[in-house]
Amino acid sequence: MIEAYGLTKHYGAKTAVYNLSFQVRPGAVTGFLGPNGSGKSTTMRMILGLDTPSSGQVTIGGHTFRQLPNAPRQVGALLDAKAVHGGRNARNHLLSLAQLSGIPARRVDEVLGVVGLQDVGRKRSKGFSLGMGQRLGIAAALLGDPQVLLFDEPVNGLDPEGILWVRNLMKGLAAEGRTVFVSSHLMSEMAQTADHLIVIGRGQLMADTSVTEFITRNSVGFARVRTPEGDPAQREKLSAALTEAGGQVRTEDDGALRVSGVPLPRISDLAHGADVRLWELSPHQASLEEAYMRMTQGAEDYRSTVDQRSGLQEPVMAPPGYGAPGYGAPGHAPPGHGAWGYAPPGPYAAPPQAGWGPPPPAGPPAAPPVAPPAAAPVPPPADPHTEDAR
Ligand SMILES: Nc1ncnc2c1ncn2[C@@H]1O[C@H](COP(=O)(O)OP(=O)(O)OP(=O)(O)O)[C@@H](O)[C@H]1O
Repeated sequence: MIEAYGLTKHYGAKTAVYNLSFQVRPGAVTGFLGPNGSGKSTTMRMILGLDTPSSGQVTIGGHTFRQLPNAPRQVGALLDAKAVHGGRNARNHLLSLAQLSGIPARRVDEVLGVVGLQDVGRKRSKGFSLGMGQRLGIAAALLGDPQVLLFDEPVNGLDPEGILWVRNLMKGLAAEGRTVFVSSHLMSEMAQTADHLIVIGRGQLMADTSVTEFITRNSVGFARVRTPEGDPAQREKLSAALTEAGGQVRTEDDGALRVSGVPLPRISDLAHGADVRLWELSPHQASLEEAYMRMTQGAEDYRSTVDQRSGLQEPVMAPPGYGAPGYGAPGHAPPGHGAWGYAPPGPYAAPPQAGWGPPPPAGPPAAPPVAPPAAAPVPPPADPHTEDAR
């Protein structure tokens, strides 16, 4: 189990991670999602003791990484697949890592086989493709047969077959009871791989939820409505009626209207009332990718001046009985989340943390983050082989 409490990291005036608290449990793949620059790698580096938190704490099995006895046997990580001595062959690279950690040499051939590099083990990694480099990095992470695994963007550069392989590998590792924490900025990939999601934006927690819950809650419904082609006046008339009825209306590239906030029968009635003929009236679900982009909208550092997402503003239509009254109504934003654009309410969303909220921290925050609990006791010297980081 990985546990973070009030984790915060400043680089000078830049706050990369702010007051982050979460748990990553064994027996599941936990996806770590966030836009570019949201603090995923910084968080992973702090978990691995490569960066020191400015405040807060993160532990693995109750110990900070530096307190872990024989850490390479307990925790494996792929952070930067390019961090390999290119002049060495793959096997020698792994052998040197194994020797440093007291791992038997035969394990090197085992992991080369697991990642499918057994035939190129004696080739220099300098000539490896991006995908082969990723596989070598994954082999290094698996070397100590650890119970806790961290992967930073493991599918970068992999072809579809490689992506499928990584997906199955992660699931297999979790099925063996290991703790698997995988960062990505691809919601679609995580939806297929992860059981649980931790979503961050600008270093702060935005959601901590199971994937099932995320899908259920974010299955945003909308209608596609088409009026006769060649008669834009009909479309404009209907668009005005739908807007007046409280709907959000957007014209799609093919000329159809995308309508949210108005149920299908009401759209039909409004069209009838406005004397507009319909060529199409169909229910749709927005993709998870769209839901994720809505959630992280406003919480990203880099955005093209030609932003494709101006049309993703529609609110979620709350399923019957769900959410606060009025949620889904035009202009409604959950309390405390307005300046972030969209963030869904409900049990799947991260509970507000002390210091949560706008503006995103540009420097050390005024409010002190949640104090971490007392440091975990340093374990007594033990046989590292019997230690279990779970
Ligand atoms: N060593 C550093 N010095 C200064 N700023 C840093 C340093 N490392 C990270 N940052 C900044 O902290 C923020 C978070 O970076 P981080 O690499 O953790 O994000 P990320 O979510 O992993 O991004 P990506 O998806 O692009 O890899 C960024 O604004 C980044 O520029």
